[in-house]
Amino acid sequence: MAKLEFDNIRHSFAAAKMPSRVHAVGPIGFGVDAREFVAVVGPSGCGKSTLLRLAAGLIEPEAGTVRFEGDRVEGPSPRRGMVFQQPALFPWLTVRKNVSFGSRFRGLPGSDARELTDDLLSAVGLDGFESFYPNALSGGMQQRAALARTLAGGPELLLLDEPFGALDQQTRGQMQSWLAGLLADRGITALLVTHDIEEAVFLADRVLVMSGRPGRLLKDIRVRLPAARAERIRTAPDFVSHKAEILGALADQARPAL
Ligand SMILES: Nc1ncnc2c1ncn2[C@@H]1O[C@H](COP(=O)(O)OP(=O)(O)OP(=O)(O)O)[C@@H](O)[C@H]1O
Repeated sequence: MAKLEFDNIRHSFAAAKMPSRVHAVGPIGFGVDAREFVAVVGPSGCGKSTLLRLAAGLIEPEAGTVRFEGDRVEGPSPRRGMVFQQPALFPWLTVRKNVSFGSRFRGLPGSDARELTDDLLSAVGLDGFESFYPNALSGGMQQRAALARTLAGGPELLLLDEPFGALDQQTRGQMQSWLAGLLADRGITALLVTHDIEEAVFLADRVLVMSGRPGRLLKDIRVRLPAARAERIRTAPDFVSHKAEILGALADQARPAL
């Protein structure tokens, strides 16, 4: 059984000043196995974020079923944590308080909650910055704080919506390496939406390529690279050929039919 399963999903939205609903995504179906890292790429507006919001339980599918560990997803849960492109931190709380806020659903006694917060701050490399407010942190540090806050909820699945999209290329590369290690250490399953093909290949075990809206699954590509990926893998021939395969699939579907 897949950890997360999209079973014949279709979703549309009511849109202002439009006579009919906007068919955003589907029908689409795929599974994400436990501990697997799956990346989703596709043209702008094809419904990638919609898939994440469905998995997070923020919206309900119009048709089909999203299942987490075999149970229908019926609302948000800290077991399915979401991270957005813009770090969603509370500006009026320190880094420590932001992160400990994430653990509030766990019902931990005070000392255990403090220990968990310390562990996470250290795991994301923010020890020494506990008493800083978000606006005194760099973009990469803010994103790490936001990840720590989501991890504090104890997620088994991380839903990542362009988490590094707002960062410069060098910081993004560092964050990718750091995230890959962190999730592997903690055995967390991940579903990532990204426009960055290289990021998808670097991080994922599988890359799903979607069609234009309404997004459907065009390709499900298994990344045949070692599980532990060092920076130098980005120039390896297999890495480059995976990038080319994904770019080719995206270009094919963008070409108008003659
Ligand atoms: N709340 C909403 N109300 C109305 N339409 C919506 C809503 N959310 C998304 N849509 C529409 O659904 C379609 C898919 O949106 P979605 O954000 O899932 O795409 P995406 O692939 O993540 O796009 P991008 O890559 O540009 O971020 C788009 O046409 C969008 O305008």
